[in-house]
Amino acid sequence: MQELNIIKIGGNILDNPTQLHRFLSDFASVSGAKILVHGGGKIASSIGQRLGITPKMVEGRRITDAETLELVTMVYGGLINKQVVAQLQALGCNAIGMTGADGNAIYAQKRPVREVDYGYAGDVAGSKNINAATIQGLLSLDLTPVFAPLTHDGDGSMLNTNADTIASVLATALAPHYEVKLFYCFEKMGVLQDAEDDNSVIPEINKTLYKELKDTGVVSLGMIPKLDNAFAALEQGVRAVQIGDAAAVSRMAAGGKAGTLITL
Ligand SMILES: Nc1ncnc2c1ncn2[C@@H]1O[C@H](COP(=O)(O)OP(=O)(O)O)[C@@H](O)[C@H]1O
Ligand SMILES: CC(=O)N[C@@H](CCC(=O)OP(=O)(O)O)C(=O)O
Repeated sequence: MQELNIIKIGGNILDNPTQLHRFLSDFASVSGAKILVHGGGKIASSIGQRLGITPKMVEGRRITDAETLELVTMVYGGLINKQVVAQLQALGCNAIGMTGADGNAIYAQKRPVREVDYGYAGDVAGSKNINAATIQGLLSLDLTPVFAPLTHDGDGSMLNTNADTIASVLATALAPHYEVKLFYCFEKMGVLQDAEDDNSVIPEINKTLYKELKDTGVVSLGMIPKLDNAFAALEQGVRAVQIGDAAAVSRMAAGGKAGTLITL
């Protein structure tokens, strides 16, 4: 089976032009079929504040009212996505910008209102809601899809979907067709035993250790949904998941030891 690397890059790197350029150069040099998924929550929050839109997050997810949906569609689908695609083109990587609405790539449902109304935030119900054929078509043309964290509801509305989730559901849906490896790249060296100490990378985390790390508060905040998405991908046929430093992307994609390996 052909190999496919799916690489997610988080908001803190996107917000730092020097680190972003370095990451994109390394990403462009990764050989074979690949997909980039970007976040950008930090940039959406700061541009929103300039426009008088106060960010509201609950458990790492943005409450997306109608005005915020316009903001994130502009920032994720426009500004960030097109800047990343243009930089990749300059680096010789034939990137094509995507949201879930383009080519009906990812269909989602508005998150049901329970204690919290997340507004236009979308959940992807499973890999049946990913149009694998669209993505396979792009890859077969040697294009590199670059996904923004946006989906659509099939009824004419865009939805805001967490970028870690987009990466995980794409990996899962493509696992029957490719040998998929999923990499979560961010500003730290991996999952750390001590969040303040970059030398404390935990080399491997399985489900038992994850429970302990959660119970003792070693992992918190955005790392919890990231790890949940990592285990979900492994349980559904993704070959490997690694969480590590954006600067180590080419090493990780080449099979080298870096960051934290997630195992069941
Ligand atoms: N044990 C841990 N190791 C590393 N990061 C952790 C840990 N626990 C919590 N975090 C937090 O998780 C964040 C990464 O999640 P998130 O903000 O969603 O990342 P991304 O930049 O990929 O969107 C880190 O910036 C850090 O603040
Ligand atoms: C619904 C929801 O919360 N969507 C996220 C999408 C962006 C994202 O995930 O960005 P990072 O990867 O940089 O955090 C948000 O708007 O913040």
